[in-house]
Amino acid sequence: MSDITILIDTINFAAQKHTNQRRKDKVKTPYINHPIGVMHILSQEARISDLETLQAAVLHDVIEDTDCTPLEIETRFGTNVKDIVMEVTDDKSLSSIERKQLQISTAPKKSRKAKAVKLADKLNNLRDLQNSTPIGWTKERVQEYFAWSRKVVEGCKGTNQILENLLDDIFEKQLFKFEEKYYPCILRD
Ligand SMILES: Nc1nc2c(ncn2[C@@H]2O[C@H](COP(=O)(O)OP(=O)(O)O)[C@@H](OP(=O)(O)OP(=O)(O)O)[C@H]2O)c(=O)[nH]1
Repeated sequence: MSDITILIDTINFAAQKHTNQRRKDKVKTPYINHPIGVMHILSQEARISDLETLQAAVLHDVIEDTDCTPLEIETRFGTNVKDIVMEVTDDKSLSSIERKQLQISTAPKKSRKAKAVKLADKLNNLRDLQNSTPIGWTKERVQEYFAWSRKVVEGCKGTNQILENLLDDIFEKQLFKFEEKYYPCILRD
């Protein structure tokens, strides 16, 4: 099978798995837009053409958020793709705080391919946050998400300069917006 045939099969698999899921935004965007968006960032912006990385990107939430098992991914797409997906999969049996702390502490130990997927994942989620606030999220929660993402991204650095620059720009702009709102006197002086 050619790379393009394999990638289309992987996208189709992810779309079937996420078929009933929606994002948390007001218009309830189909969830698959996110994994496809992550793969698109890696391909079009980070200029990554490695097949396993692109497959792992589009599959990165299937274990965490659907009935898909690691064995299913391994059988269908091989051990390497399964291993990358597992590296970027949170353990949903843990509390949200524990999962967030683990994302920060484990980021530097991840493989280069998993770090690339993580960077693109955070970039896609932060862009979504800039465009629309998920239902029920306060301004403080949005700010906390930016601060937490920045720590995860720090641990993934040294992987892809294009993605890291794009993320740094977002963090700088967000920090400026925050300071402008809460400390306008600092910016005036
Ligand atoms: N910005 C944004 N995020 C949304 C939206 N819908 C769903 N999400 C997901 O919500 C997660 C962030 O929400 P939190 O409350 O902080 O995390 P939690 O649900 O896992 O506890 C992100 O997952 P993550 O763990 O950070 O990454 P991942 O699961 O994609 O790997 C993101 O993928 C949306 O409309 N906008």
